[in-house]
Amino acid sequence: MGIWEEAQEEYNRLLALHKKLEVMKGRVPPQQPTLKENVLTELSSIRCRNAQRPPGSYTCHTVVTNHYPPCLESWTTLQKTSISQLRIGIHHVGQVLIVRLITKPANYGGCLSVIEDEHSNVAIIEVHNDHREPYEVLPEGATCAIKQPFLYAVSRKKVRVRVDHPSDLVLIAREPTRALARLSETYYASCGIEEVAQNTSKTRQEWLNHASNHETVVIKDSGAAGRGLFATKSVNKGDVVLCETAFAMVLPPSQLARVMCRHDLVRKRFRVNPDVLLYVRVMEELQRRPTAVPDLLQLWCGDYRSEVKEVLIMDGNLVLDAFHISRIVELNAMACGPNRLGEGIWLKASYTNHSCAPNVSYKLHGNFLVAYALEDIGEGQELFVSYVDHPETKPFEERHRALADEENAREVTHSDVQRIDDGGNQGL
Ligand SMILES: C[S@@+](CC[C@H](N)C(=O)[O-])C[C@H]1O[C@@H](n2cnc3c(N)ncnc32)[C@H](O)[C@@H]1O
Repeated sequence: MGIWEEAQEEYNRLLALHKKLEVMKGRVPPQQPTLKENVLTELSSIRCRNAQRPPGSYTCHTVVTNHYPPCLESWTTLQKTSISQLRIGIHHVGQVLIVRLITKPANYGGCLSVIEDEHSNVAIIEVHNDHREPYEVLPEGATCAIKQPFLYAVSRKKVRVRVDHPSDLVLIAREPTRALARLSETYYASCGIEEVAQNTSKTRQEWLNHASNHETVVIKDSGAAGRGLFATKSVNKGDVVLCETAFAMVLPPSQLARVMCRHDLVRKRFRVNPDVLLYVRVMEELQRRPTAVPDLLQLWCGDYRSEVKEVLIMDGNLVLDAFHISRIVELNAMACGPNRLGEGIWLKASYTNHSCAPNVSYKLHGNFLVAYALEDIGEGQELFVSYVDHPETKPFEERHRALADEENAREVTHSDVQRIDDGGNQGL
């Protein structure tokens, strides 16, 4: 079975299960996991399943059951609750769960471990959208605060505490296990130096290090199409209008390492590599470079309304609305790389609107995007690119179908295409 079919099958299964479990919302979990052994057995079976996967070709399925905002308050101001007080399918807004991570974490779509509260209640925790190594996300022995905890039913009998926004999990105190391991690595030089050296020497030419240049363009209101890119000075046919390095990009080789599926049961769609990997890269890049957060958050996100609009650090964590970022990636990603099997995000170029009679065309050199003028463009004129390949050779119906297939052009309506067909792009 191919990746796509596997994802489709899993999506259908998850959607049916989600519908069946909806009746459990608000209820007390059917069987409180009071015995540590019960919970630990489930986690170890996940570890076993992980170990059985052929190396380099495993599939991670992440399921999104609802969209909700990250907590914007400090955990110290929230009301303490316990695992036994949680109800299924509810975000316990204004509350916090203080727990200890009592086992080594496992990775299965999300990052999993076992938590124990001060009353010795135990549960499995599932953290999504944090793509660091599991031991960094859920270090064994650490005490953590889980803001607005959400108890999620994975079956009629099993529930898990789920975290979707990484900033909703705050590590309060860590046990020095990793520090000790590092000391031992230093002492015995056991950290696999050869492997480290091998990995770092594989320099990839795709990652070009050039400065972006967008002096010739400005973002302005474009009427019904929202914002668009406009020329700040006249350019001649063939001139470079904009060049820009990708904010984030994934290329085909990284798809081989793991297959990631994201099943969004709210938007009723699933996504498979490379879209999901690009989303992961964007989250990582934002964590690494918080100053880039405002630029990314301003990109087109359709009808998603987020309460996080700027760089916000809470309890030492960068607050990112994971659902917002995933929507931005969906709507602004561009195909790139060999056979267009990769995906990337270019912050400025993302503002270019679609036209079937484009005046600009993009060329990609690795992660470096260059936009060329296809005709003479006057100062103040809007720049348009075609979201469809070779629009001039395709009949109207086919172009419209291709546009509808492209998530980022979903809101380019039938009438927009019609207007362009009727007389150039002046109507936009
Ligand atoms: C990548 S964004 C382009 C920038 C966007 N206009 C903005 O305000 O940020 C793609 C979205 O722009 C809008 N768009 C692009 N081309 C359009 C067109 N020709 N007619 C109407 N809307 C268009 C659609 O909403 C589409 O989903």
